[in-house]
Amino acid sequence: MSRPAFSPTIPVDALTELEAVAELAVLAEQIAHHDALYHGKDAPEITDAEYDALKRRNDAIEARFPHLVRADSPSKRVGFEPLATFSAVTHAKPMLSLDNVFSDEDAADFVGSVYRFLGVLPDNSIAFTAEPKIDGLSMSIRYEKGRMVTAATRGDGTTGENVTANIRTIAEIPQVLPADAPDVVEVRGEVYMAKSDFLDLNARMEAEGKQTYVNPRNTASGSLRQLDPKVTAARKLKFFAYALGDVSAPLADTQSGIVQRFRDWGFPVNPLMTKVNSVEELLAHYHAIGEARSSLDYDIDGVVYKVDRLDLQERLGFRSRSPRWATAHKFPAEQAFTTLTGIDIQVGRTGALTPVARLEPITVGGVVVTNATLHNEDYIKGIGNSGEPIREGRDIRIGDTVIVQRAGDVIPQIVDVVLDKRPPHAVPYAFPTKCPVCGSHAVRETNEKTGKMDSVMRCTGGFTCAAQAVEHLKHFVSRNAFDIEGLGTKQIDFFFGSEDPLMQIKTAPEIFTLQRRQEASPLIKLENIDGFGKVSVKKLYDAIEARRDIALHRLIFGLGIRHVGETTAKLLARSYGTYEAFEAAMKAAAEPGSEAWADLNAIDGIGEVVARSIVEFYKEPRNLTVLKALLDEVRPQEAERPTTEGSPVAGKTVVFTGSLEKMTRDEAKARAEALGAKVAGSVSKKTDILVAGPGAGSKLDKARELGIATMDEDEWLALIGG
Ligand SMILES: NC(=O)c1ccc[n+]([C@@H]2O[C@H](COP(=O)([O-])OP(=O)(O)OC[C@H]3O[C@@H](n4cnc5c(N)ncnc54)[C@H](O)[C@@H]3O)[C@@H](O)[C@H]2O)c1
Ligand SMILES: [Zn+2]
Repeated sequence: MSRPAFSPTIPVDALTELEAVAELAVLAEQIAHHDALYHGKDAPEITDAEYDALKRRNDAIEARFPHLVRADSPSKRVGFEPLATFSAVTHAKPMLSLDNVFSDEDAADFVGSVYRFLGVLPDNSIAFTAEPKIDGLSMSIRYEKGRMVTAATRGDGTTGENVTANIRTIAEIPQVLPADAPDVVEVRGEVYMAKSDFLDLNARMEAEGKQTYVNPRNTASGSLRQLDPKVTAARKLKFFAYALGDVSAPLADTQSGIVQRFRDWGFPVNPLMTKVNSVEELLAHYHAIGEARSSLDYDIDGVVYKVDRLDLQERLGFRSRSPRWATAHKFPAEQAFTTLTGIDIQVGRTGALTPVARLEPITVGGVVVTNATLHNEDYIKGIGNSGEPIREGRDIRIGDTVIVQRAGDVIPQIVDVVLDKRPPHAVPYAFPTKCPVCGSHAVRETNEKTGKMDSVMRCTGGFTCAAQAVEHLKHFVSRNAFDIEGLGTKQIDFFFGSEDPLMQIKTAPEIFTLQRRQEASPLIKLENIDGFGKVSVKKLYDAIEARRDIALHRLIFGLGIRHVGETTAKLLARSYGTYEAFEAAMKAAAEPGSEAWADLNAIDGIGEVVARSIVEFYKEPRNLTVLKALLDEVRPQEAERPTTEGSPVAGKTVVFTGSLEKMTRDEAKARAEALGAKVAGSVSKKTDILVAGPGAGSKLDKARELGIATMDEDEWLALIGG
């Protein structure tokens, strides 16, 4: 099973900061993993709804804990880096993603946020376009002097893949533009495969005894990213134009005007695009498109709303990965009834016992679902984490008929139990009190912050628990830790399970002694084992060798210290610089009241529970033994010092006061933050700049008193470059 076992056990509102840090780390890793599969290989492992739910969970946690947003947060990234198979194209203007909403209420909020941001009363004066969200892949087609010169995929938003030869095979995309086209124009839109063409293709594949394709979107993407344009040509791809990239002269004042120009030039544009003014109209159109959905010959997964006027779009600007002037209103997830045939318990790296529902296979919205997360003991019992019954009388029993949903939360969820259909012999589920892997007893700890019992039952076996040890290794080699290519989940399971001392890997340092041990092995060598072979063994050794020099934060993260996610690891690396300094400090910090303990706690972003967890880790002799062996093998690098960007206000704390005339307060704040400044609400000694508009009062007085630089709006704009 390649799907990572992960379930948010706690509602976002109830998360502690530590849990949030840990979960954000897991989410970043998982989302990156799914991005690579989806965008890089056109072969996702999970459904889009599941993927969206992961992203939503990430966004919700980040919204609650803005200071925990990771540098590598999925909320800041678009897509995936382009494949090296194609030459790279740097987009003249970035190709971004879209923000998502999932309910009518949130769609209305989106409209409200536009008005608020612009400082306009919500009087229906702002027009929006509403158009189907085509489930294909986005494409930027550049024309110079009326001729198609390049066509590129979105890639990571900055750089895409050059697929010009393939795009030229799509008959409905013009090769030349009429004389009224500007010298440079990039027409952007979605390449897709019609449902009917997809079905035909699959019928042909089946007739030829070949493997059929999974869905039109992935097939379209795979068909386009072919080295041989003839293959693309045979697939009958189609296109809808809906956005403008780089352009040398304005085409129109509005989104709808731009699309009209595209239509005039002969591009296919979506007939269901419309212009609306009120939330009511917008939602009516959303529901109308939803009803038409199944009768359309192309897959759509929602409706995109865009502010129509380009001047307003410009004022609204962008977040790191999406425009503020648009959002995608996704269609809801689907539900289905099925039977719960069993409950498995998985044991994670930190010993957490996670129950997984085994289901009678059921198709939910086109995807077969066989298991679902059950979160934790309380969830199965039908009581909330905080102790209040949230589904009183709705405990989940083996044999129950349950309602499975593929969105709304992470991974397939059991959203309810059909009590009428409960078999008479069904008994309440008894959650194990022993680890199913090592037999150690399992406990629910008391949360130190809240004094409440933790929702997670944990195996107390620690090092002796094989499940924890193997998960530890998997963490150690994972993407954000040692990132050893060719040493994934499957291989770790193999090496961990090996009986041969010259082959087995039970602890991290043994990864680095594998080759030496193998070279000394007179008997069975790795290369003779099924699934390895000479070439891949050599590759594996090279990959391991390449990680002997390791970034300090990767090493610290890789140790798998509880509560130390990637962000914390980076903080620690940056604060201590070298591994020696870090280890010495952690050992010294074990002394109550020591300076080292105070220093550790003083690091911005590290709280007491994290600090204690690290110190405890360094108190454990078994950890020190493993660490010593590891440091005989690897050389942690000195950590990089934080880079100061070219921005004149990076790292500065800015306060705005009084009224601003050129922009709203939200706009000012967003721009300052985009340039790396911190925006604070009140003046203190830490304030670097006070931007004071007319009517500024006490804040201005205070800033003068403290000798803080003050400037007016124009001076501020001049400083940040207009
Ligand atoms: N199943 C997985 O493992 C997996 C992994 C990664 C991404 N995904 C899926 O891929 C998509 C996520 O990534 P995303 O960043 O492309 O975001 P997105 O699909 O939610 O939104 C942005 C994209 O929408 C497209 N789009 C379609 N019609 C449009 C229109 N009329 N106007 C503007 N844009 C339009 C554009 O290509 C644009 O890039 C989601 O649907 C997600 O579920 C799935
Ligand atoms: Zn155990």
